[in-house]
Amino acid sequence: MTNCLTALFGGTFDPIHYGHLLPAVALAKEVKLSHISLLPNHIPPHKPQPEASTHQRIEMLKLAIEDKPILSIDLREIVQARLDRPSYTIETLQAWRQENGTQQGLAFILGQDSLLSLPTWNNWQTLLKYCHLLICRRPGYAKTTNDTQLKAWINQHQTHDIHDLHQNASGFIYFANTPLEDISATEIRDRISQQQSCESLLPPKVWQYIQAEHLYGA
Ligand SMILES: Nc1ncnc2c1ncn2[C@@H]1O[C@H](COP(=O)(O)OP(=O)(O)OP(=O)(O)O)[C@@H](O)[C@H]1O
Ligand SMILES: O=C(O)c1ccc[n+]([C@@H]2O[C@H](COP(=O)([O-])O)[C@@H](O)[C@H]2O)c1
Repeated sequence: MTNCLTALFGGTFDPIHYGHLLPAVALAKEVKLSHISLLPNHIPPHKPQPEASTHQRIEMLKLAIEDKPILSIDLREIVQARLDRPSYTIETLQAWRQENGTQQGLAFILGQDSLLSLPTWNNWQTLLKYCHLLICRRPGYAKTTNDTQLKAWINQHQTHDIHDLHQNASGFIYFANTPLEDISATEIRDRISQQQSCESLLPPKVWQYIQAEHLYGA
């Protein structure tokens, strides 16, 4: 039995936007999470290198969470980074367990698009040994998959009952009923490079920071 359930929300956050923040805050309420740590990666495993520097991505995270006490930032993938190597989630989870032991509840938050890409992740079928997976809805991405291996794995581990998440330290997949936010960092970077406003897509202080730093062609 775990006494509190905490979550890591991994991402490139180039930049952080309401598509991350609004589902995360709603998820914390729905699942009764005690805390969510945003986990910026160093080198994204499956993406080009971010346009903003690591320092700038972290500064934007700090500005974005200022008024959200349920959120904090976990810099372990940045601090423990080896310069030439991507941040693999399985290694991060193993490091977290070494630090916090096996009894404490831990969840890893993913958007629906990331869930569908899971079979390409390093050692993906072992992830549930270390955490639960909480899946946020994302416009344009179906809940179902044609990947038979992924489908079977989801069926085997899925729960609809949040008590399973609280009574076990790891091992379950939960599809949350989080709000649909049709926002992506790619769209934000594209819009800014075309001198279009993104004011409604991210927190005002992040928007001001992007302009002050002339990020993404602003
Ligand atoms: N609008 C959204 N709704 C739900 N989940 C999201 C949304 N945007 C991002 N996520 C999830 O947040 C995590 C981190 O995403 P990331 O930082 O790569 O943002 P992104 O908007 O997907 O970026 P990009 O457009 O550059 O691919 C991933 O698990 C992703 O699925
Ligand atoms: O471990 C992997 O192989 C792996 C592959 C792709 C993505 N991830 C992680 O998934 C999270 C979301 O990734 P991204 O690329 O959508 O920002 C982030 O924490 C990444 O480090 C992890």
